[in-house]
Amino acid sequence: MAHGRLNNSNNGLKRNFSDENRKPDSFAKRQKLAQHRKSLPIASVEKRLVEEVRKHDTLIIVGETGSGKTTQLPQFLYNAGFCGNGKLIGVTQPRRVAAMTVAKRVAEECGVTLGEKVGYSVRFEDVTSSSTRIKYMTDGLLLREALLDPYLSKYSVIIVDEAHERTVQTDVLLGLLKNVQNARSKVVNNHQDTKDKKTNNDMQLDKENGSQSFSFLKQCQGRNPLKLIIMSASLDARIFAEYFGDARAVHIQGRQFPVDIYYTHHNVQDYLDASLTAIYQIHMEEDPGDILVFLTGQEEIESVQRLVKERLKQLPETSQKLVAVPIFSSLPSEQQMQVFAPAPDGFRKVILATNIAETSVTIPGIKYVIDPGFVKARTYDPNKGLSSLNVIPISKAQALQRSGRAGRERSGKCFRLYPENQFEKLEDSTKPEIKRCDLSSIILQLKVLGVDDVIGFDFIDKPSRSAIVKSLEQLYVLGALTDECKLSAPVGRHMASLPLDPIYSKALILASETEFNCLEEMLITVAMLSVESIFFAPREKLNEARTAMKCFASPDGDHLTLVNVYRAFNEFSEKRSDLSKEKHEKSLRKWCKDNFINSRSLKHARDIHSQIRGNVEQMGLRVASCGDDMLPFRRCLAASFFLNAALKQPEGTYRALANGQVVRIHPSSLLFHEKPECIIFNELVETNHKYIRNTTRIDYLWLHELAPHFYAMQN
Ligand SMILES: Nc1ncnc2c1ncn2[C@@H]1O[C@H](COP(=O)(O)OP(=O)(O)OP(=O)(O)O)[C@@H](O)[C@H]1O
Repeated sequence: MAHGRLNNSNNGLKRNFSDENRKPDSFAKRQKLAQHRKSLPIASVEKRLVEEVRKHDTLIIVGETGSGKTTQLPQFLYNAGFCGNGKLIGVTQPRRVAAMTVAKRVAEECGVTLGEKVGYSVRFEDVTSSSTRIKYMTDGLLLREALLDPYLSKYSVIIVDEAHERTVQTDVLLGLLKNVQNARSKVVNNHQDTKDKKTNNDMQLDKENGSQSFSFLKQCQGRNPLKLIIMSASLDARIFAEYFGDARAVHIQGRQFPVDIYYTHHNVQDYLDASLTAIYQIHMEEDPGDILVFLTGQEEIESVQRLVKERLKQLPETSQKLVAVPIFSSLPSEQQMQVFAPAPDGFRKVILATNIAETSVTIPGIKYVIDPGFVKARTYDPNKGLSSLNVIPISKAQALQRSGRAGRERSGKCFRLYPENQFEKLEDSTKPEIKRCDLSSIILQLKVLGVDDVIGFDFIDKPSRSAIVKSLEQLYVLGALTDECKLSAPVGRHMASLPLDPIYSKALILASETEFNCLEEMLITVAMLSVESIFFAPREKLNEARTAMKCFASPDGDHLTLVNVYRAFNEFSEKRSDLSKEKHEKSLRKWCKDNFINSRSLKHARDIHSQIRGNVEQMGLRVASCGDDMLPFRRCLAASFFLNAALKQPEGTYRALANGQVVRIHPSSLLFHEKPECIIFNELVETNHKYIRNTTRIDYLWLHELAPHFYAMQN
């Protein structure tokens, strides 16, 4: 194997409780779990940690991956009495898969049914009950809870786990928690004063840090200060300590099992190819144990999955076989959970994952990690007003987290597919998402939370003023904000309540208007645009794939084509509805395969469709179709995506009208050859050129007619 051994990291909607959630509990299993808990590095500092939490309202905990932070600390605090008076300990995770699997593990360790003392709550799935005291959840979910309960009064402790990820949700949550903490301490202090003065008045708390309008007229009885704990294996404690007024930081030493780190001698040309080689070398040369490979997205994962299968045929007969299991965020939850199941007898499991498996999770059986060192990240350029999805190198913190997925049950090995000097050049930590994302969605969320002065909001890392202003402008031209920069009603409120980018939420609202009357088509479009790659075209079958695509192609472009695919699939599915469930599903998969359509993506789009259809119906919007005449639908696309319109240049490139950027139609787009005069698009991808994807032909004059407020400003 082309790796040199260099160092060793040893230094350093209510769901019913289903049967799978029932108590484990043979006595032997309980004993084994208890023993395991005692052996974790964090176990030896339990008392000290509890004391630190008692003494300090905010605590930062840095401890190595696998030291026991996520699973053990909430149990220590529960046992120490932090859940008195029915209060809860809330633990936030950046991702739902972590919240779900960690809760399951902690319930097992406590010997309880998941959903009783220990539960989890993620979007669309709430496995908690009135007896839940330790609640794992996504950071986004806690933000939503803050809408209903601004003091988060049912929590005595909130643990923000994996804070190093610095997702935009985590950053906003930290700002909010800081305010809640101040507000609750104030209530407690004021309550004391009030009691001293023997008055019994309600009181009003206004403006925390001059930024957030907490105007609650509430009775202060029964509130305690909020304990806040921020945790990670790889965070720069100083930044968080400073933000929380010189907060206390503690470090937990040691990990349970060593992980040896290996680097390549040279840069690899093609990291997918190098990953495949590494998989097979481990399989042929190394001891038993499953393999976890970090890739950047669904497309890469699916192509490596196919190649693993193909190459398997070329291998000599070995005693063990190999099975590849994918995990990425748009995979349905049940399929994601398959990576946690043991490999079938006689098989070695290779998990092909995005960074969804990078933090917090323990995947049983993993002994080897392959880390090509890349991640797909969305970046936003506020000056150009365009966001793009790019594959970029990971940070050192991410590399550490990835290697930390091994060494959790026994010693492990991590193969980094880059030289050590390349590792040294990586950024220490990941650039906070809030510094590189389109802020319009989060600004809408803050507005709903009552934060009107977004520029003055106390962010841990402030986004640039120009990025905030640009997003405010964008929300204003979309009609979500009033002239006074307040959330408009009903449009802004409706937009904020949909779990979509504001531009897509607005498209749905517009499509319901009588002028367009095409909400049915727009729901399909938005659902199909929300998933990765509906079409797949393997290199060796490119021509066949192109011919298949022609059956659905619309001369007007990609959006209408996506609608055609969705409808053709539904029609086929209905025709076969008399088949048994199993046969029905098999025939649908075959239909997808024959038509070069990614069945997983289409299934995901159908799930999103039914969810957002439910949302818009609840809002009272009329779901109707424009019928065979697609002109109103194209006009509605122009009215919705006028910010992403582009005009053809003499040399065949396009000029984006909102910012003057020169862009090209992506070869995968139906309009690549035809190049109409004026188009709208939905995505910008930057490779050797700036490419736009998902394009539809429109009439330039519609822009002035349908978005005069914007195009008048431009002229
Ligand atoms: N679902 C699980 N199945 C088996 N073992 C588990 C599971 N979850 C946790 N463990 C065990 O408990 C240990 C501690 O896990 P925990 O998630 O608490 O560590 P951590 O310090 O939070 O790690 P990280 O920083 O990587 O999130 C793991 O190393 C593993 O041995």
